[in-house]
Amino acid sequence: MPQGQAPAQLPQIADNRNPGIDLDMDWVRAAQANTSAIERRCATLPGRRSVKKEHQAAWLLKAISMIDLTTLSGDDTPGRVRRLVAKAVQPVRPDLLEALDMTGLTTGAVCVYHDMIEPAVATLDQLGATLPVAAVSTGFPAGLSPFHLRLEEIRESVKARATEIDIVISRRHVLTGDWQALYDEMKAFREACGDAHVKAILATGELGSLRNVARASLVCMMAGADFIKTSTGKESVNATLPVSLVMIRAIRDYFEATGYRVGYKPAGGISKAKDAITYLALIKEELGDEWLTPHLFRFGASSLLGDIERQLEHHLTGHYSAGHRHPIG
Ligand SMILES: O=C[C@H](O)COP(=O)(O)O
Repeated sequence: MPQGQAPAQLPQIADNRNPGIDLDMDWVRAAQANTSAIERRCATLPGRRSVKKEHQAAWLLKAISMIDLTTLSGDDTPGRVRRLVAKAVQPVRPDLLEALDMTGLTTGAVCVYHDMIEPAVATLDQLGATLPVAAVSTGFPAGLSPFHLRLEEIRESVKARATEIDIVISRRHVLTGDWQALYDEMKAFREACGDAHVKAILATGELGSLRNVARASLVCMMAGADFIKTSTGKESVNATLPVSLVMIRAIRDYFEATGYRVGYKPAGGISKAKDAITYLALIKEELGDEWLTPHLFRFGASSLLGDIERQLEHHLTGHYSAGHRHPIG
């Protein structure tokens, strides 16, 4: 793809995602993250400017369209997944949507374990809906099962009709600075995905430093990740604003170097509408409006939708309770 040209949809698999920099690990080693500057910047995000009241509902609806509505529990059942899919297809009560003058709203995708792909796809078929089904894979969440089984798990999920695969990287490759091993692993996962889109979960809470987060982000993008994602939701520290800023700036650097737009998915612990708006503000300020689309931005979240729905209700009754002020709108 020519430099600077935007793909029409989610980035497609390319023969060469890293012209001239594929094995130039100096570029990766050069990636720095100044922790105190990152933290200072993030401290300014929540609560500094206002969202105009008339735009609040529109931004919350936009946030819904970018949720990977998730259930990733050991006690998941087909019934729970059927309900999740029904909610993803109709995420807001019809009367609320009508009052907000909106039709056809769905979440960005549903996100489940491999064994739950089948009930998810069957429910979508029954409802006549075409939402993407994302499957977590490669021994999620630890990613420590035999390598050939991790590849096989991806292939099985694609066969079961998952169109997005959320892989987990081997944290040890990052912690030991073995960038070539991380690159090779990601490339193998990318190839196993075939036409499915691949999100690389970095498990940033386990990577030790923001510098490692920046480097791991660059390596995964070079090896073909369509999205980079913060967390499995199972680490003790999941999505944070500082980690997000580092990953978003890595996406920007990578775009400036190659012309490829890689998506971003913060995941784990994002459950409040006001936090969702803070993330959208961060994306708008750092990457621009182009990234504010389900093709390039997703929230990985199991309970965010409920709070957004509550805030929309409050909005319609005149009592918006986000409590924070943001620059969007
Ligand atoms: O990828 C998505 C996360 O596992 C969801 O985490 P959450 O349950 O904290 O929203």
